[in-house]
Amino acid sequence: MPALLDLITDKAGNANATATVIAGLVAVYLLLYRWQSVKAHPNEPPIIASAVPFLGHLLGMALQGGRYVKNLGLRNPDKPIFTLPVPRSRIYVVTDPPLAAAVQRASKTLSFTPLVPDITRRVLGLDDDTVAIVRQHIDPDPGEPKGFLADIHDLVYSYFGPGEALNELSFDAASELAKQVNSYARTLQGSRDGEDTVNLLTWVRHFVAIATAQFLYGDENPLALHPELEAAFWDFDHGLGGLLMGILPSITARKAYRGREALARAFEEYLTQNRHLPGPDGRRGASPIILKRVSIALQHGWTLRAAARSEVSFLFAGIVNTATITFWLVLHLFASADLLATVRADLAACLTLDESESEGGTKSLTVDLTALKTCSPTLASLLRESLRYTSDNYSTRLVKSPTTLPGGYHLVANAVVQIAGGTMHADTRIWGPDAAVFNPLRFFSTPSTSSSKSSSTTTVDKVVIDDAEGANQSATPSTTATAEGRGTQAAAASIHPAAFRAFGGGKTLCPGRHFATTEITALVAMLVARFDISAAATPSPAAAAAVDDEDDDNDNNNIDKTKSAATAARKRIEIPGKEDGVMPVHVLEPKKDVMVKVRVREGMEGVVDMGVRW
Ligand code: HEM
Repeated sequence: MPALLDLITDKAGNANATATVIAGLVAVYLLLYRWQSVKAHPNEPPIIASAVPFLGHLLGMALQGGRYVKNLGLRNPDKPIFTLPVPRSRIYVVTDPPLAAAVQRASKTLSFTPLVPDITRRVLGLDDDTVAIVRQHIDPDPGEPKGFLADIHDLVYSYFGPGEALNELSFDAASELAKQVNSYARTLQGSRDGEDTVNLLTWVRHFVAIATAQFLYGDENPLALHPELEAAFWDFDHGLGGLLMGILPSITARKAYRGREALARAFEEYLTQNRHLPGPDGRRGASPIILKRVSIALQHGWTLRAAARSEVSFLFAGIVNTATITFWLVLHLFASADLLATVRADLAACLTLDESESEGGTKSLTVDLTALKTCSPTLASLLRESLRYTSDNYSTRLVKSPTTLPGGYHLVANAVVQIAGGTMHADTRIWGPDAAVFNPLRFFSTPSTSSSKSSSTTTVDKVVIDDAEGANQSATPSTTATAEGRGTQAAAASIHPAAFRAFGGGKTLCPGRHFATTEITALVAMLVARFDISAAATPSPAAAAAVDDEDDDNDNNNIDKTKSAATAARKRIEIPGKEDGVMPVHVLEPKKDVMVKVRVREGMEGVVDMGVRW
């Protein structure tokens, strides 16, 4: 009997202990939950608490990538700025264009530069001595001595500003792209069946990566000497988020780490062997901007080995966005017969097919880069809409000292501010009810000097996007460029300038944006002029149905007959959704591979040479 009593008492004791522990845990949880909601200043932006106090938002970002904060912003439309509590700091997320502009203006106290040393240490693997140099005079006021970052900033922004240097670099870039595309077209034409099946993203990327390495770093650039580095480059790109996290990167972001190290070794070899200098044999060295970048690094005391690592980041800036956005443009064009017909008709004004020098039927094709700037308002709109639709990037700033934004929002020192591009680009209050839809003509406007007639009279296909956020959404009549269809044009014209975030803004506004625009439109012009691209695989039932619907819709109008030729194959290229579950270090990639067949376009068979002119 006593044994039984002991047992009961023990059990009761255990139950009490368990209850006490649970009650204690609940109390601690409630305490932490409330504590995360305590403002660091009475006028701090509203706090969004997380179910997992302090860590929840970081976990959300780690697991869901850019989509996490983007969706938080979209779910809290009443908060133009909000606070995410994180351990020992806070992240302020700005989703309102006028507030974003105010953040950009407050560059004295809200600055990206103090974050750079740590970011570059993680991403590029810079050593301690180099990082210490980067920290010197990091954010100088006018009149103060300039550190490495300030000198590089001045160089890059002045070099990429309108002028002779930019024109030369744009010419070199477009010429290199023309060489790459021309060489591919000739090989394709010489192949047995004249057709190639490719992954569209990989195909476009290859042109951009090889050409960029060539025009920036010359004939003996690392990618030319070590072709396997192209794969290493994309490994680095795809694991950048892991490198940024910086938790044992050689293990947790192994492929990216190895890719970066391979690139860094190759750049080191390139610099130590003076391959960046022109050779006596006529070898082209690096472009002037690269020579200047390296010399600024050495002047500030960097080793050549560290300078080599820094070039990995410039190659990255030159390739990744340009390649990925060109992919989206080519995809949308070849997925829509009308869009393609319109743009091809527009581009005719920028292309010269020269048959006069032909021997045995050979021709040369020249792209006029000056005319390209204005000849296709449809292509210009498509580029801008592709940027809006696929850029979920954040412009990031450190709060160097307490700052009050318009509206009285008080930001405490050492917190981080992020302008959420993804939220703004999806905000229906900014872009209208069709913000979630890809509307190729959203930014359509006809410049008074435009040579384009066709754009103003063309009807554009429905855009079928296989997207999780709205599977197979169709951008129906509002995407047409007919009278009914330029509906969003006026709206787009009145958008707050800080709402378009694809190139960032303020002091960190992308310096390469003008250059990239020329490069992208030139490459698109070359690809649509030289090739026909069609779906490689059987279309899904949804895509086939869309073609059928489109044919029904068009029974009663006078669509350009080139369209029926394109749809005759009854295969439509499907447009996958964008992969927004990653850290948006550049324009988002597609969720699925897009396999296509490439052929040289009828009438372009005899082209043996392709070049550009200003
Ligand atoms: C479609 C093409 C491009 C897009 C969408 C793009 C976008 C961006 C974005 C979003 C930023 C960060 C802005 C911020 O934090 O506020 C940036 C910065 C930068 N971009 Fe681009 N970019 C493109 C092409 C290029 C090209 C071709 C180059 C150079 C060859 C380039 C060079 C740079 C540099 C050097 C920075 C850093 C600026 C700084 O010092 O803060 N970009 N770009």
